[in-house]
Amino acid sequence: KVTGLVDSLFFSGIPSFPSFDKMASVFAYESSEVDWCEDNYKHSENVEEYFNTMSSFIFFLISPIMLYLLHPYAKERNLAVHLVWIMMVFVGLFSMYFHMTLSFMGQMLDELSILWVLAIGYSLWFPHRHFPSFIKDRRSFSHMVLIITVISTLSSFVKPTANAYALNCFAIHILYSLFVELRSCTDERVLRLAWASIGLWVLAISCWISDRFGCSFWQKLDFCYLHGIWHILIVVATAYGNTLIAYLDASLEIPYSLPDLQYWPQNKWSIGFPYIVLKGTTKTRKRC
Ligand SMILES: CCCCCCCC/C=C\CCCCCCCC(=O)N[C@@H](CO)[C@H](O)/C=C/CCCCCCCCCCCCC
Ligand SMILES: [Ca+2]
Ligand SMILES: [Zn+2]
Repeated sequence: KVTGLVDSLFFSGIPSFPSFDKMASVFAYESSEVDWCEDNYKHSENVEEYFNTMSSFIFFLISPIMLYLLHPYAKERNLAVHLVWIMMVFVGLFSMYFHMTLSFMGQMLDELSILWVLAIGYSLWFPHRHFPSFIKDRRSFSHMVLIITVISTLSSFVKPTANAYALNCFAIHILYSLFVELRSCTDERVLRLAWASIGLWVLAISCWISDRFGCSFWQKLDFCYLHGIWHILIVVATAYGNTLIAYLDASLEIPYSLPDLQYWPQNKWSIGFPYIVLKGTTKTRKRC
């Protein structure tokens, strides 16, 4: 009764603000419009999609490995390179939270963290010669990317179900840019890494699409784990693609450091994670 009186005295006629309940509901389980193929609450009463949640753990395993392997290149070129794999830890964290709750907040954090990783990647590595004509240098380019990313962050709330498709379009653009860069490349090792990265991405995106659109088929086979497999493949594809992009950048921007591609833990058979070793300090330019 008292609340009713206070309400009618102070708030009558005032447009209502989102209530605490409404604000809290964005954290509620299943408040996202997105629900992946894996059965909800199958393995735990607190976790919506158990395998999708657990497979996001791969981000915590691969990020420190990549931070370690890219360190010599980052030290020589720009320590901001490390931001990519530091942010990937957050992508993993938000992905876990999203699949654990299927909440709207989880979905937005998952997607927006990917958007910001892409923004950092573009600021660092987008080839200088493809900058728009009104952009003078990388600093102004990074400012432009920052403005576009802030606008995209705000517009991502307009139609949240479209966000994931928009993000996947960036992968297409990265592949196209790589194709343009590698057209004149003849180095066997670089081309092999490019094909491995593209192959992993094709496998990853096939799993993502199949989970999204072919769920009834996979349910009949009782195999609803494709989104979890996508998590694993896309992190490995990103590790491969990132090393390839960083190697092309090093060959162009710090050629005197004689960058070379190697694999950890088994370099002889090119098995494991690719990384860059800097073999020298003489000012000689390599082909790609
Ligand atoms: C010239 C630019 C260079 C940029 C290089 C850096 C690229 C790293 C970019 C992104 C990291 C990808 C992280 C994927 C996280 C997946 C989390 C997830 O599964 N989210 C789903 C919901 O759970 C959501 O539906 C997925 C949305 C689609 C994400 C699309 C990401 C684009 C990936 C780009 C990968 C490039 C691989 C390049 C291979 C040559
Ligand atoms: Ca589900
Ligand atoms: Zn996911």
